Amino acid sequence: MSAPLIDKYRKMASFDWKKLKAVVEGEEHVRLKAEVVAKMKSEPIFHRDYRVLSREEQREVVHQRWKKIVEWGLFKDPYSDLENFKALTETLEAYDQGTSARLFLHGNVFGAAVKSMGTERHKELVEKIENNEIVGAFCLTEIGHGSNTAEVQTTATFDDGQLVFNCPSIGAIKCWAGNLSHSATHVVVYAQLHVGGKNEGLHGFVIQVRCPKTFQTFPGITIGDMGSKPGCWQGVENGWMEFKNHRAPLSALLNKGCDITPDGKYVTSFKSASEKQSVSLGTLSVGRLGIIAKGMMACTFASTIAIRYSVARRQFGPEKGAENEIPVLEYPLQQYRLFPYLSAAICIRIFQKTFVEKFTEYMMRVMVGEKSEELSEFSKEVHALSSGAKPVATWLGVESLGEARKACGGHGFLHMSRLNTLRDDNDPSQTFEGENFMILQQTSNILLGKVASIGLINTPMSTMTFLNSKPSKFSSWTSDPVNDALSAYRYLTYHLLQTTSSEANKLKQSGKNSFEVRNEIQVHRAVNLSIAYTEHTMIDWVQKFVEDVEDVTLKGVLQKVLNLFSLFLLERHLATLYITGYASGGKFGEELREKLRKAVADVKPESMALVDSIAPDDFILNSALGASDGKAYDHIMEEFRKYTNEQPRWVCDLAQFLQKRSQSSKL
Ligand SMILES: Cc1cc2nc3c(=O)[nH]c(=O)nc-3n(C[C@H](O)[C@H](O)[C@H](O)COP(=O)(O)OP(=O)(O)OC[C@H]3O[C@@H](n4cnc5c(N)ncnc54)[C@H](O)[C@@H]3O)c2cc1C
Repeated sequence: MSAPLIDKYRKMASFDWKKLKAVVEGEEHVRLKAEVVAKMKSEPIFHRDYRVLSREEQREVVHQRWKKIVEWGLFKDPYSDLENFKALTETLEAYDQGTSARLFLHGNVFGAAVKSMGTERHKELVEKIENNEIVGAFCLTEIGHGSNTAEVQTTATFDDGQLVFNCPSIGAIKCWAGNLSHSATHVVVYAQLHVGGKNEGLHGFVIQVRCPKTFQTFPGITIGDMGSKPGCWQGVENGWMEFKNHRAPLSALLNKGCDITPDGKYVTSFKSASEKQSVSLGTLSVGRLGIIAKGMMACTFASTIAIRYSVARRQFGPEKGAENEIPVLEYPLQQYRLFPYLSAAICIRIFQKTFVEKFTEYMMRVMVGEKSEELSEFSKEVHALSSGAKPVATWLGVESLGEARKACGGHGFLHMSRLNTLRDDNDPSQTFEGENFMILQQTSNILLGKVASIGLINTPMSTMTFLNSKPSKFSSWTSDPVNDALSAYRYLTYHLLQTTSSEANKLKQSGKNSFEVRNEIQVHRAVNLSIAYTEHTMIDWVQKFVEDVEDVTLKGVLQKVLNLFSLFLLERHLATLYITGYASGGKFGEELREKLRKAVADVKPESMALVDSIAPDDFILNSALGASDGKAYDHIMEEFRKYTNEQPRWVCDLAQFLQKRSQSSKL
């Protein structure tokens, strides 16, 4: 019944979805992803159903899948083969974030830390990492310290030509490290380095923690598991680790820019702790760029599953009778709840792709050893934008999955819809690699640092240059809602920068110290400033991408998508726009909402083809509600039927109990 209907919706579109996919993702990327999917389909270990696995089962399949990917040689260094890396990353992330975490924590977090902070003496280890001869984990977080990394309490003390590791309190015990509970043979661990009685500050070390044959831990190291977690994270071995006088060789210190001489002298080429930190700023952005894609993927799953299901699901109609019931996608309210996330899936993808290109250019310059003021400005801008875009994208992603689940009614709650599981899978993206509210402070700090140079701001990616001129207030809407939204965002960002900065000055003058000032300007000020700056850049970069699309039909569709994305995001700032004086009276707000409703309606005929252009292969999607054939009821029933004949043992007990009750009844 529903299959022809989905095709009817597909035919409403004005464009060919395959052509759009090639333009947005790039033909090579689409081809490489299809190759990875085909390989996975051919291997039984990647086949799955909707059954909830126990923690141990989940970890075992993750291990077996990881082994296959390693054996296939699919996992490569992003700098040696970026296109393959992107295709594998996206496919695995969409398939199961638990499996991808297994690979990326070793190669891209642990491995990248050894490569970026280590030197020649770690070369042999790097080869072992690349050859997957060892398994790595990344241990920064402690029970008592997460965001405030500078204050982690684990110590590494120079003693008799060796380093001695200790956790001086419960709060200093390492935790959350993925791959650690059972698999890791090596870890990168962060500790306060003490040499000759002096604390030289936080440093990174690489140490072996287990024998790769017996998997027994080495003396002075206790490792355990963190227990149950929701979603795919059940399959990730997040562990804890306690040091008690564990001795490691001096070579454990990741010694780029610093070292300890064999006779116990600390030497460094860094002039200050902040210089040391600024070297690692760019590296920190790598993880954030990847997590922006998690937000995009969450929006992709949410809109694909809920929009396809909304065509299969028919409720109510203008006249009585089940045959007159209409697909729930026909309801403007349903469209209003779902289409913005469809637009977000496409726009965040375009934004993230553009950002990766610019970031790669930046990293190439770092890698050839360039040292210039412009490059350090580039580093700051990359850091500001990645620290803003990670929260914006991941909040949208988790929000989209919640909305999609509700928009699918009761069936959306079923495990086979995958929406709740995906929400659990994506939930921690709001916390790791910088808790969202915490890293927004990085963005606002950098923006606030620009106030003194307004008029002369010239950043390499040009994301802040608009702050040089005072933007004008709203006068009237034009025929281009994206330009109108960008004007409003420029006003909003400029004014939030001014008000946040003047509030900071007032607080300073009233005698508050810089710590108090930074905290007191966050609510309604610095947080909103970071979000407005980031969303302005996202819309601006997608607009530039759309301008460059040559095919007129595809350009038209993308314009509709961007109109909706811009107005959807802007509407969330309506109150602040009025408060900051951008507009007065009801006209601006009324018209913004009217334009938003129109943008939603404009996307409606294109929506099913847009979904096809972003949807992962059914094998990856794995949702009874969201399959591409539109036969949601058939898939739901296929799954239901699996549970008809199983009679659990306790049913006998129930029968006996009921019998006993009836025997004792007075009736
Ligand atoms: C699934 C998962 C996997 C992880 N994997 C790893 C891993 O492999 N290796 C690793 O080292 N770590 C890992 N982590 C840990 C992660 O990096 C930390 O959870 C993260 O850095 C946040 O630290 P925290 O949990 O200690 O939160 P805290 O820093 O304690 O923050 C808690 C809350 O306090 C508030 N807060 C704190 N400071 C401020 C402030 N200045 N202003 C306003 N509000 C504030 C915020 O609301 C914040 O959310 C993982 C975490 C998860 C959930």
